[in-house]
Amino acid sequence: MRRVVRDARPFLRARTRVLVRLSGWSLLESAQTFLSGFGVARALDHGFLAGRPLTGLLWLAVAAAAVLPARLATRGVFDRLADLVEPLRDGLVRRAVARALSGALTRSGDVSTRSLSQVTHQSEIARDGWAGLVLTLRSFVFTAAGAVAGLLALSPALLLVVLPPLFLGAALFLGTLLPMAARQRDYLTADESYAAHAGRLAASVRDIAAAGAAERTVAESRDLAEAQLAASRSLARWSAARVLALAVCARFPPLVLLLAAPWLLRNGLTPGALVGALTYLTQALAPAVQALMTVLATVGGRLVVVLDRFTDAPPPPADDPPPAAEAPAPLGPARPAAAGPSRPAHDGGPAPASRAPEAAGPAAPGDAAPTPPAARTVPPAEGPVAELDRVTFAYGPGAHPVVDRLSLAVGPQEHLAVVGPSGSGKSTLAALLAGVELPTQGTVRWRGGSARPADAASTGVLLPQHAYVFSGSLRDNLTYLRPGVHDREIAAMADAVGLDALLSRLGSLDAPLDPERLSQGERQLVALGRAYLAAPPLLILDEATSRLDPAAETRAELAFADRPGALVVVAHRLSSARRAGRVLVMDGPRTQCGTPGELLRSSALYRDLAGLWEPRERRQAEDPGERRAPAGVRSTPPPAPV
Ligand SMILES: Nc1ncnc2c1ncn2[C@@H]1O[C@H](COP(=O)(O)OP(=O)(O)OP(=O)(O)O)[C@@H](O)[C@H]1O
Repeated sequence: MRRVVRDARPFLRARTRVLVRLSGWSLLESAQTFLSGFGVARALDHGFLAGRPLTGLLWLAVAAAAVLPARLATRGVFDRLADLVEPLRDGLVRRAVARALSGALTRSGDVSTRSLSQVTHQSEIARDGWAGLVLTLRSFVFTAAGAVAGLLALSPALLLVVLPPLFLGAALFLGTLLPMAARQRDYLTADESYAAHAGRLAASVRDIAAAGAAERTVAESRDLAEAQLAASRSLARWSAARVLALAVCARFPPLVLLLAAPWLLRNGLTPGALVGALTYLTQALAPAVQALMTVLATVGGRLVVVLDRFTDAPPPPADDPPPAAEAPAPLGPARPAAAGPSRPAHDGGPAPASRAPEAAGPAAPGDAAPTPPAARTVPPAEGPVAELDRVTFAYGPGAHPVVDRLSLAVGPQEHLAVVGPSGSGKSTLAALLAGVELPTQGTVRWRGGSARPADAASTGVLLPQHAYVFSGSLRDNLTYLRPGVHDREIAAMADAVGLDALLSRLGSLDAPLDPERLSQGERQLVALGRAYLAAPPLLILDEATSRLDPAAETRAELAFADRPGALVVVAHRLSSARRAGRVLVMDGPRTQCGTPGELLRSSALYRDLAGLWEPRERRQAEDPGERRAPAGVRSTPPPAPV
């Protein structure tokens, strides 16, 4: 409160003229209040009760006419209000932005979630709260002044009766102020903690899925939600105490006045003055008190707490997720080996989790694997490793099918390339083959067995374009699907896939790996190495080599083609398609399958794609620095050879 008052003083001092004008307009409201009770008292005592109804009507007309200047006052007040309210919001936003910028500079680009909440939500709360408070407080002060002046004019004895319950209620109310502000602060803190937690969650979904930390995350979320609930309950209890104070303050004075009426009348109070006093209490003071207390109870506490958040020291870094490199990261990338059985998120990591049975139980931290698990030996397959039988797939009940009655069998050692224009359904097919998506119609079978999509998890690995790499060591990242794999095997894999350069740059398998410091190509190589070590019977690369240069891509693809198991590649280069034994050309529901040579003869679309890719690849071969264009563009005439 002290901090808020300290900062509020110069703000108000700079706006003295606005305050004076506001008070000037508000004075007119006092006059209306004064006349409302005084007019009624005079109308009764000097008019109706004295047998002079015309005088009575005249006094009532005077009381009613006072409404007009009061309405004028309201307009004047609103005109001035903006000069008091908008600068507050602007100042708060400026302060929050400055704090966020300095936080971003000092905390490695980290932008505080608190600052974001302050710029958007909290500054609006402060603005609305401040406007409501100014309006109500001003109205209360000037209404109360008018009413007290009226009561004094009618009879000073009235104040003796009316003021004690008024003060009692006010004291009760003031007693709730500090605890209420504390509860408000607790509530906002709980709210901010939950928002910060949700922000970290959104950024860590892949890590949480990959590390199997879902249960822990749910428990943390539940704790925070319960803390927020407890804070709001406590706030509600204090609000109830406020209601009591309000009742004492607003409802007791008229009651006490009625109880004291015989004594007052006996001591010279006129009936008109009694009715006038009741008019003040019920028509002016009670509504003003009620409005003030309601605003203070709802808006006032929140306003003080919100303003306090703008005036306190910059938020400690703990408020936000620490930079990834330093992070012990409660929600961050837990080390997979310590995380228990898990399935990586299919949107980024190898998906679905295709852990070999021998790789499914990750070693506990510090556990020494007695014998490193051997690479999966693909059983000699009798049938296709994956098979689509008249599969139709659409992304929604009314949507056009992306895959339409497609039948396709992938042999156990087959190398199949999938090509087609952008949007033709290559990634969708990859997801169907991996069991990530389920067909709308038709069946997908894995390893010639029954159609049980859940089994796909132990059958195929899907590697998407955006490689999943987490903070930890290179070893953590590579052995994630097969913990405990021997160093010799890792070295052989690095040599085959082309990861050796990164390995020697990092110095060791156990050197810390910061995903942010890897190029996109290096990230793809890490994901490829992980999939290679997992040795699944079916590996699907969905543009998983798109950020490698042609030579590196060739090296990686050849390594995968040489290993046991089937390989499906969503190809974006002719060279990649040429390497495959078979090519599937997708063009929406129309597909064509054959060897690269056959397709050059039979598929106009394949010829188009080949014509488009070939000159570019030639240019890339001459100038390896040239970046590749987006994969699979729509069929267009081949450009003239350079
Ligand atoms: N989650 C989704 N919801 C709705 N429609 C989708 C979704 N994913 C893909 N699509 C649509 O399905 C069609 C096929 O998309 P898909 O990603 O499989 O094509 P693609 O051949 O892999 O394209 P690209 O080469 O550009 O990656 C497109 O029209 C796409 O807009």
